[in-house]
Amino acid sequence: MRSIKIGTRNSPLAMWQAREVARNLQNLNYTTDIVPVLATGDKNLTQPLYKLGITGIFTKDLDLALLNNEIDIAVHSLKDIPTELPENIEIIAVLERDYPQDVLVRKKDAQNLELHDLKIATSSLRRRAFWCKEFPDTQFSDIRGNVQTRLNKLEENDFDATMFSLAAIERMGLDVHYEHLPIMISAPAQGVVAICGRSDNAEMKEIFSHINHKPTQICVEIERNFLNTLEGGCTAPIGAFAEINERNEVRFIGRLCSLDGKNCIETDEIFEWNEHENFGKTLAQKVLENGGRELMHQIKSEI
Ligand SMILES: NCc1[nH]cc(CCC(=O)O)c1CC(=O)O
Repeated sequence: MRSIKIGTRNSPLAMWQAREVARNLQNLNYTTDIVPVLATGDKNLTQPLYKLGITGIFTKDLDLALLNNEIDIAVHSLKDIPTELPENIEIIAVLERDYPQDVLVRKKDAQNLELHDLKIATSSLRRRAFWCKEFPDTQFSDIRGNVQTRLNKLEENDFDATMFSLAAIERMGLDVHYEHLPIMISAPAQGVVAICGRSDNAEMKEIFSHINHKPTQICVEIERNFLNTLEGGCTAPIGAFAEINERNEVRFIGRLCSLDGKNCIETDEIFEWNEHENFGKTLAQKVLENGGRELMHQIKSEI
């Protein structure tokens, strides 16, 4: 067979993810070509993403390349993929999740400050709101760019610390000191690499059915259905994390917060999974009925 063309953004983390998918394919004796594509999301670094008002800003250039048959598959961080996909594009596999958590990284001269005194740089609504829930008087500033850029900006600017996905730090092999943050709940599908293909490409679907990590897929489907049901197309501070425990049950933790973190609705449940039920949707509906609907209206009017 000819070589499989792997489309990816060209950031260091995206390239790592593409090489990881290539390695999986090579283990099955396929040859691969990595095709880097400059994504719109990497071009405008002056505004936070939610202000650009577009979902899928990281994915749409690769969607186009995929639909134009320039690439056979597109590799993404699943947390960057909108819950509603374009026609004829679907997620055909996910790799095993390794590090789902958010961590805190401080600049050198802020090592001894208390958490509530830190000036935090983040452009994530979720990280900001969840941090505010614990430390309401915190000063925030925006920060954009890939992990390396954000680390540089941290040393150069007047803020003390920022938050990263631990997956990004581990994958880049960055030698930075970080702190775990039990106050955070990760973004839906954080730490998961996803492979998108064309729905009408049966050959890629067959190949990737051997690469897909089923337990990860089960968890991220619940998280993404939870997100999709809550948001209905708008962005909001939402955390969602599912994992399969030693008794083969799913434990799900979800949270919806007002932008200032003052109003939060949380759910924490353990259940037996089956493929017929849309658990993410049911869990989100409970949140909506418990005050989530009003909270979503409030968030929409504030953004
Ligand atoms: N927000 C951008 C983004 N999208 C995916 C990752 C890292 C990889 C992942 O968590 O899947 C990051 C960086 C971060 O959140 O710090």
